[in-house]
Amino acid sequence: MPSPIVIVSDALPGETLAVLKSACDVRHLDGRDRKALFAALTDADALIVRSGTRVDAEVLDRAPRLRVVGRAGVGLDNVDTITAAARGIAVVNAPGSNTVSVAELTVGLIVASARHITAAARSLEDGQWRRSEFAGVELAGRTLGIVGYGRVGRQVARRMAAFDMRVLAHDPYADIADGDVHATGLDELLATSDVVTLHLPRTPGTAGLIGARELSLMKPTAYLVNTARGGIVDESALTRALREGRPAGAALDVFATEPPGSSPLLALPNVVALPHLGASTHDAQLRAGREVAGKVLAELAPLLSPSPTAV
Ligand SMILES: NC(=O)c1ccc[n+]([C@@H]2O[C@H](COP(=O)([O-])OP(=O)(O)OC[C@H]3O[C@@H](n4cnc5c(N)ncnc54)[C@H](O)[C@@H]3O)[C@@H](O)[C@H]2O)c1
Ligand SMILES: O=C(O)CC[C@@H](O)C(=O)O
Repeated sequence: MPSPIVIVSDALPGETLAVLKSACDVRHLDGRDRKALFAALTDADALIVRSGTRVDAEVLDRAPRLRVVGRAGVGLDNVDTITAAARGIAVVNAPGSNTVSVAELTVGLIVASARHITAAARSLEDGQWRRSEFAGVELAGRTLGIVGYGRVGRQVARRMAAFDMRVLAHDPYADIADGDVHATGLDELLATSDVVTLHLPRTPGTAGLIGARELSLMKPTAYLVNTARGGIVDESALTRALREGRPAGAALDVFATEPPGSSPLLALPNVVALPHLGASTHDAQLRAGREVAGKVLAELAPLLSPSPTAV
């Protein structure tokens, strides 16, 4: 029996690739190269992606044999799950694999915002010693507003409560009866928080959730942190709001289009911007790779030769 063909179109850990290669014909390419992706999919049985590959209906159209799309991570906003389901293609991901990594990066961005760490470091690298301009604020006693109280939101709450922040959360679908975390409406959370952090998926219902009106509710001294998804925040509205200094700053790990090219947000002095690093730890990548490889191999089981130990 020929080995099933697995297309890997984003970076995966060596350990994951070795597991896949032990049973499958693994082919690599860059999923941003649509032409190469289309060509490779004509005889593919599985496709494994991270966030860099858009798996839309056009991609699925080119893959007549595809049984499974594996997403080595959490968010499925880059996969057309409705078309996949209609065509009987399984979609598997690794929920929880990177929760701690994203929560820890979020803590870092909250602290970096409150203490102007990146702007101050940049200024010293430029040979300047501008201590008074970079006076920050303490987090203790201030209010954190968490929008989306799922896996990451809960881990951020725990960590920031240890900084003695008062924690509010807004999530229409989650039970927020959780220790000292107080459930609020979105408007109240935006108006009362000193730091607002987003931890919800990007869906048609959440795209543009934080727009000009919502930003105008925030305190002029507040910071917005987004390690969830670009597009949940209206970037044009955010650019205008940050230029006017309300909110005071933003820390962004994600963008509506990635890479964000010449987005004006990148040029603003009150923006800390990262290239979508939330899940980029060795620990999270290993967990995501293991989980997704296991799930993809399970979907391919009917095509796999029995292993010598199994017969
Ligand atoms: N930066 C990164 O590298 C990175 C890594 C992992 C996940 N993420 C993003 O973070 C998001 C959250 O991850 P998670 O593992 O916590 O997901 P999760 O599914 O555990 O939690 C998401 C929460 O958002 C809530 N939600 C949905 N719509 C909402 C709305 N309109 N308002 C408020 N809350 C709403 C859900 O009820 C759920 O509780 C993912 O969807 C993904 O897009 C980013
Ligand atoms: O592919 C990545 O590293 C990003 C993954 C992350 O955004 C996720 O949703 O799990």
